[in-house]
Amino acid sequence: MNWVVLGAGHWGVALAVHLARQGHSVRLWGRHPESLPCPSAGGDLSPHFPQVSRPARLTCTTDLAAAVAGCAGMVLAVPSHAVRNTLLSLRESLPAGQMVVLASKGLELETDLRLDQVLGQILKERPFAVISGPTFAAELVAGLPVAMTAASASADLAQEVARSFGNEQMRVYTSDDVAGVCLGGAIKNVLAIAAGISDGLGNGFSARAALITRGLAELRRLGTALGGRTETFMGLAGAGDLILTATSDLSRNRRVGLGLGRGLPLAQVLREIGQEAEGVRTAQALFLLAQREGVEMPITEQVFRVLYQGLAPREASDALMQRELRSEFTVLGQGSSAHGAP
Ligand SMILES: NC(=O)C1=CN([C@@H]2O[C@H](COP(=O)(O)OP(=O)(O)OC[C@H]3O[C@@H](n4cnc5c(N)ncnc54)[C@H](OP(=O)(O)O)[C@@H]3O)[C@@H](O)[C@H]2O)C=CC1
Ligand SMILES: O=C(CO)COP(=O)(O)O
Repeated sequence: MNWVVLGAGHWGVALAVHLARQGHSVRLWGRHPESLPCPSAGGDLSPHFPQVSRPARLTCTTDLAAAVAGCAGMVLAVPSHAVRNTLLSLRESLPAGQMVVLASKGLELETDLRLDQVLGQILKERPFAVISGPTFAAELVAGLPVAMTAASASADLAQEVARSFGNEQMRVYTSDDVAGVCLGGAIKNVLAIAAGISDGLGNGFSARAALITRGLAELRRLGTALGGRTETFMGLAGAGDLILTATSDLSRNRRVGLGLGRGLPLAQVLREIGQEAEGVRTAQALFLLAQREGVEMPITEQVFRVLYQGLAPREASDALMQRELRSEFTVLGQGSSAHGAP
């Protein structure tokens, strides 16, 4: 089968390589030739993964319309801020029947929309799928085992995506909870920043476990208010991805938090990471979204205040510890909010 992957960052390259290793013919599209791994003199995946050899079935192009022509499946792996414009510039040239699979994570900053909502606005009635879950690009490229979730309103499409991506290295589960899967992937990035801040401050393992658990509670609280399902937030695209990114230093979002917690300015931290850390933008959109929905998200709020209002990380940590005491879980009819105990 012919696939095109849009976005030549670490994730786009990793997914393109994964599909090519499965025997698919894959075109990788990126804006700039210098970020594409082909042609590279050494036949490797420079600049992102110079130590890994490039599969023969992987080709590269900077021509967007030519990239999608004749492909049975398309993967969108551009950063969240580029999803709308990339799709809009393709709308007229998308081949009929081409599978569309979203692999980016985040919220659209200008609208607070989930990325599946952005796709819905542009693709109208055309079905699409989302693939998400705890998987680092570097580990996928290294051939390590991973598990992900493919979600679509169309059960047939979810299964087709699971079959296309799934192999002995990648186990793909299917779901129909598109909103939940997108929210899990977006919100965990903000919570990974929080975990990084806590560790950067030297708060310790106990604090990190508490942050992950209470972070999951606020993910579920907003997620269910927006139509996602609790089991999705407890699954690979929620808890799974949150645990991964909140605990591993391979996570760019966690590293943003680590830098801030150690007292470095945000601009310096982002410059040193030099890659997308979606949680930084998402924190802003998420904070506004939670306010509009009337859902309390205390950890998200503190991350937003550190990133955008100059709050010191130690003060943010103290503010979370000094909140009013309350029941851990929602107890219906006992004074909890409609969306559960914050
Ligand atoms: N890395 C990972 O392990 C995973 C990442 N993701 C998600 O994948 C998405 C991409 O992340 P990732 O590839 O890791 O990020 P990277 O920082 O590795 O790369 C981002 C790429 O996006 C390109 N880009 C930037 N702006 C635009 C634009 N307007 N149009 C087209 N391309 C653009 C840049 O290329 P250039 O400027 O050269 O054009 C760059 O190559 C994010 O939403 C992330 O959350 C999801 C799961 C795992
Ligand atoms: O989403 C990811 C793994 O599932 C990658 O996380 P970071 O963007 O924080 O590196």
